[in-house]
Amino acid sequence: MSLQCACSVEWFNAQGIVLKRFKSSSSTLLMTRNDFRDIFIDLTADKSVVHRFLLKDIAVHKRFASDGKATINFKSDKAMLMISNAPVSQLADFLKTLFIKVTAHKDSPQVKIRERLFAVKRSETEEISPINLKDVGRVDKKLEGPSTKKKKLNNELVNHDVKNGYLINFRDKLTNEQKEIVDAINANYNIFFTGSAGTGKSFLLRYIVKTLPPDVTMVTASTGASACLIGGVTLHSFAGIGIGECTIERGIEMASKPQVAQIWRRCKTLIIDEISMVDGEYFEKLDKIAKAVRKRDEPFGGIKLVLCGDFLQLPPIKQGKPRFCFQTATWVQCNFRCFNLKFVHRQSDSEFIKILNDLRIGKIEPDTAIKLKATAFNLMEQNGIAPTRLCCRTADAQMINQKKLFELPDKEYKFQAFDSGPTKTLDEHTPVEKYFVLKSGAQVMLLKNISISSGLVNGARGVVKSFDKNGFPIVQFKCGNLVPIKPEKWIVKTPSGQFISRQQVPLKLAWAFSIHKSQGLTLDCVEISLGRVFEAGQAYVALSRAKSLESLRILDFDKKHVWANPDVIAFYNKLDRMVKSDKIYALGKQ
Ligand SMILES: Nc1ncnc2c1ncn2[C@@H]1O[C@H](COP(=O)(O)OP(=O)(O)OP(=O)(O)O)[C@@H](O)[C@H]1O
Ligand SMILES: [Mg+2]
Repeated sequence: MSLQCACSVEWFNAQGIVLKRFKSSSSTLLMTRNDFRDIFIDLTADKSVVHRFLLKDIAVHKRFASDGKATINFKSDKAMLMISNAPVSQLADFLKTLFIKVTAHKDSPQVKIRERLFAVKRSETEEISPINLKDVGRVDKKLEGPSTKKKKLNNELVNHDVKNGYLINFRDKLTNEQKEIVDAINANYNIFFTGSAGTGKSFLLRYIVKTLPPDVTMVTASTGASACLIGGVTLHSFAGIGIGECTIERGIEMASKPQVAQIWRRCKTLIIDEISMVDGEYFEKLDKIAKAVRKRDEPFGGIKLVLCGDFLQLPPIKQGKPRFCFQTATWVQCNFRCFNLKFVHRQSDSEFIKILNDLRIGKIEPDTAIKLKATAFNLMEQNGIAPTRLCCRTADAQMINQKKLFELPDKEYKFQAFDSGPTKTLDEHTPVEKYFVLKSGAQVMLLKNISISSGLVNGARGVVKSFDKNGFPIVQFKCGNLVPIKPEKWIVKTPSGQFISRQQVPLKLAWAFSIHKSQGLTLDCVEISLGRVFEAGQAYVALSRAKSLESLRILDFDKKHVWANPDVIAFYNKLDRMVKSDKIYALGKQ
């Protein structure tokens, strides 16, 4: 079990004074065991073992493990090992193995001192074996009894199944086509992966982020809403050149300011979700800026790119004909390895999936139109929860929410966020508003995963039934639960590595949303009016938010509202041909 990370070690004397220090930005920690069954961590830097720490009498601090950091205090060695820039999933596995092996070791037969002294040959070490059922059994026994961790949630006791929990490998949750992309990223290619709505692109990105070293990986998306879904920031806030309407010379000047330049230079992998909404001209500008600031002539100054999105969904927001990233010379130079995910996870009904796949390319069979028109009669109101209206324009959605809230007769409850950090940045990078008002009867959407097993997930729809004595809303959800909703915290890591946060009740008014704001979401029940559609792909984005035909109501379906951009169709035809023939590089303008 090994871990690639940055390490810093301090050795102390009995008085706690530092005697010696060691630091390396690129080291490997390897868990080993010798013939006497002692367990160690070997710290390797520059291909040689710098130090071997005995795993006995240790304390592990893992509060910042989600940022790739942890500290191990070797009390008997009087040494402190500080780990940073470790891929989050690798670090979690490493600490999990360490916990299991050390705990299981306490129960395993110990080699007597006499045997050690009389051993004929010097004891040799080898890499420790992965966690096995015997280890887990020993740990299970230790954790049984009154100390078993139990978590109380909405009056329902959730028992953490230690055995299953320790053996779960998160990679196993990925499909084979998703795993193939992870492997290509590890093999150092520039990657573009696409796929229709709900094929798990953002799901996969969240996994990928955890496998990369956090200090040098910039996680971004074209819009704030999609950045929130992958725990990243907007591409604009990473790039540090405003919205990019400046000249290239001015852009380079802005990005050369020390704080911004430092971020560009530190970045080794740049991840961009919802790439379809990134303007081609802006993409080219970023390439030139990266080259200038990093003083390297390779595409994006040598930064590895992981791009993801569906060009048949929303295009860049710009006056006139859009220019997509794949239509630029930069795209060709990046020599992307392309992948097209096919398996749809959001919907399970094969008929609806077929309809959506047809709509995506602007194709409408006569019986499709009939089926979609028939959804206008779907009755979806349940437990007082009305479907969310998806509007073509943001102003329409805002007006509906305000009007409906105003019409409710009951008392207003106000919710003010507690922010630590600039309001503007938090507004952009968290899905929740700094200030909002609710009343009994308000239609709401949950903005955090509270309990995945109970269906209380980001996007779950509900209605406010009442307020508890502290003024927090009690919400009836579509999944049947009646739950008091308490404030939650969103932590945002800014491109400079600073953490800022917003604490707020995780709800938002949900009578209506704009289609643009719904991109990337999975919604419980939606009502759509397509009369004011103004973009290619907009109708497809709206319809593909629904999980089934039954949870969808289209008020005014007309096939003239559905069309796909012919340039994008041509791009995808070529992509599919190339993926099939395994020529998956350099796709773009040639
Ligand atoms: N391998 C998987 N196993 C189980 N569920 C998955 C898997 N991949 C994705 N999902 C689920 O499928 C749903 C859609 O995934 P996701 O939002 O990542 O799709 P997407 O391709 O990003 O869609 P969009 O194009 O609309 O942004 C989510 O609820 C996600 O949790
Ligand atoms: Mg997505």
